[in-house]
Amino acid sequence: MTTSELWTAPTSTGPVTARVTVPGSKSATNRALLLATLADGPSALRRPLRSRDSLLMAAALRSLGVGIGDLADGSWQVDPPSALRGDVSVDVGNAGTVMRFALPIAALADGPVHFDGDPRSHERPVGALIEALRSLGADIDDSARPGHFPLTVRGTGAVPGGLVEIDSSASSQFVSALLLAGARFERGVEVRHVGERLPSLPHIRMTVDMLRQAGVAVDDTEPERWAVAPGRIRGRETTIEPDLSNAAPFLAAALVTGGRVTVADWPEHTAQPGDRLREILTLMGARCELGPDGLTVTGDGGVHGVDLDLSGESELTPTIAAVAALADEPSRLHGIGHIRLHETDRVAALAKELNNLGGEVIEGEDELVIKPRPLHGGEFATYDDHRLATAAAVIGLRVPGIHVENVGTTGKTLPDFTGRWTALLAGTEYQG
Ligand SMILES: O=C(O)C1=C[C@@H](OP(=O)(O)O)[C@@H](O)[C@H](O)C1
Ligand SMILES: C=C(OP(=O)(O)O)C(=O)O
Repeated sequence: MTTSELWTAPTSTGPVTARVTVPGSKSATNRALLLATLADGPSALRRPLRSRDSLLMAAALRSLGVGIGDLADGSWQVDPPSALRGDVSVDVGNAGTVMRFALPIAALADGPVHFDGDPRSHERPVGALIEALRSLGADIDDSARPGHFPLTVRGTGAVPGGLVEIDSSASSQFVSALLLAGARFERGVEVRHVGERLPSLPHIRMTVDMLRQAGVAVDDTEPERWAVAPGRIRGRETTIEPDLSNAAPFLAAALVTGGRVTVADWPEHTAQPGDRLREILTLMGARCELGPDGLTVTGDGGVHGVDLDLSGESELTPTIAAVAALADEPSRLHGIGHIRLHETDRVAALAKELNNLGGEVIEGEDELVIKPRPLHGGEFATYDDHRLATAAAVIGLRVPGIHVENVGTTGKTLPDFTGRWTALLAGTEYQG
């Protein structure tokens, strides 16, 4: 399918009943690749995500001299070089994790690293991170468009590190980027967030958890302040959890069709923001049971409206907005202003696309108010945003004739989404 072709989202003819295995977490895969790059020995990543965002991260790290080999079982074997190589170019695509997490690593390379990506990467914020890295001793040339991509990090092989204040209200990824590389800075790093709001806190917790698992000492005893001690990062074997945010549309299918969907291998304890789906889908009328089989969500056909602060779990907004548009009462999703800076302006895009189908969605600076209305078919634009495409698929379950533009954009974090969705509707297990 070319990007201009439309995919007609299948409408369910009855309750969807299926068992689903979702691929690995983008956020965990890209963190694990990065930590393995900075480690003192080889690492193995079991069940890594292989999608556009993680392949971009792997390609970036390979160009810096990291050995990333494919093992027969789909694992990645990562062999860090003795020194990261400069004089290279990195394509960040539209991957926030690559845009942000790879910058401090590049400062540790022994020469210039040029960064560029999709047109959207020129708009997504990175200025506060550039300033923070400069104050920690990195040399960055962003003269082409100050505070934005494209840019060049002039790696010198070392970063002095120390204390830095940063306004991370545009993206939690700024803080995570500094913490992930901080142990390899000469003095480590102490990061203090000084802005008004700090979105996506679970993702910062994921960063801290993964650093600790790799043997790094992190002090997070004070709110909005993290200190990473300088020291070794251990090479290790990691099994990547399934991507719980990408499980959202599949679980939503159970709720909106009055069916039953199990997502396998749901972790008992996790920092992934998608774990909040258990609470959210329950509020919206589902029964959620976590057991040895995974997470099972059962719907009874009814869908309730919700009033939710999604600042921590804003990745879930497109799916929740789609479910809310099919509910029996209005919903308000707030704390989501920063998702205007994601793959696209998600607040504006969701309002526009749902309204095009006959919906009544009112857009505020930091919120969406969704008043369910009878929806009709039509074209659903996705703006190169994987989560817009999967949200459209959820609407399509109940509304015939939803024609999704560039559904292939789902490959950013979820390979073969349409194959998986077709298997879901057929009630069969996806065979790949
Ligand atoms: O650290 C991460 O892996 C992520 C952090 C969040 O970014 P923001 O803080 O920019 O929302 C999230 O939305 C993104 O999908 C992944
Ligand atoms: C915001 C997202 O991605 P990124 O890592 O590009 O910021 C997302 O996946 O919802």
